[in-house]
Amino acid sequence: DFPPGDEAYHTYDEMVAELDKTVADHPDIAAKVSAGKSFEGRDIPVLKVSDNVATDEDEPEVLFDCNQHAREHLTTEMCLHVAQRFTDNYADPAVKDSVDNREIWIIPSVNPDGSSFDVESGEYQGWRKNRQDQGTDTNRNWGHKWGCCGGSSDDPADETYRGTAAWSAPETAAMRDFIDSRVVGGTQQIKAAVDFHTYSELVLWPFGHTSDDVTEGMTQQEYDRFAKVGTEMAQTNGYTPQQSSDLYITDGDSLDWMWGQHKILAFTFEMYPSSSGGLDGFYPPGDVIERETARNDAAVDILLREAGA
Ligand SMILES: CC(C)C[C@H](NS(N)(=O)=O)C(=O)O
Ligand SMILES: [Zn+2]
Repeated sequence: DFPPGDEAYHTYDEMVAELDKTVADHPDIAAKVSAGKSFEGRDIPVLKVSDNVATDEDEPEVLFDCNQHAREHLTTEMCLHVAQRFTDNYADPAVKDSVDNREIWIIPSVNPDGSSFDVESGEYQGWRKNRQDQGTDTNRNWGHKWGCCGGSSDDPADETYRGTAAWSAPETAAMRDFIDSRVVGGTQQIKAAVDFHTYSELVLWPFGHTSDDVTEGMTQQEYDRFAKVGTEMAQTNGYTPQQSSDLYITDGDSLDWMWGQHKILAFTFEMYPSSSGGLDGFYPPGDVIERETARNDAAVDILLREAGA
């Protein structure tokens, strides 16, 4: 469990229970499916929020995924906040409009094994990766230009270990299969996505594997749209907007595949804090959860709008 004082954070079981309660409370607009299983066999739950939730309607779809990195627990709270906002607040006309005209997918924990390991002793382990062998960094294990560009490590002991091959981590393979499954009639129904991380307060867009703006798979027009939407979202949450590679080069990361493979308008948000140095930044006190998750409400609404553009 989370250390004393941080009980506000959801353990894996509490997160699953929260999703089940949301479905029970809102059966017409919320449903739970599975993306697959983690290395240790935990289910990776997906919440779908939309009117006529049991029907696949021809509406733009948006994906919010969280907790790729184990210690980034604030992101699980971010995904649960999105789930709560678009179900409990369905009476709000703006919320209802989004739920009625979009299909929203929410994955509060991509890496349940790592997340559980990080807290189960009652002391934070500072763990980042999954729990496969010495751990794979799932955000270096996606299959677009995997290991291409010095943006990951081939050393299993490293924090950015890319795995033995693209998709070698069950968790990334589950994400791939889920997103691939949203190709209907040859068209990817997911139009936009945010992969939530902590920390540094950044809005990031592809690509990560190169510092070039324009490159194979990214025209100037496409880049300009990322920059425009990214900047607009950053103006609402006070984060800094930039290309992912401006932070550092990464390969095998989620954005490169979501855009490179499926042309999903995909962003990474690095949440609060802006900087605290070292491991403390990954463990903000529970009393910031409400403020720091609601801080992204307007950005989430912008992304939902853009999905229909
Ligand atoms: C998305 C990239 C550019 C940044 C991310 N930073 S994190 N969340 O691991 O500290 C990462 O290294 O995967
Ligand atoms: Zn991260």
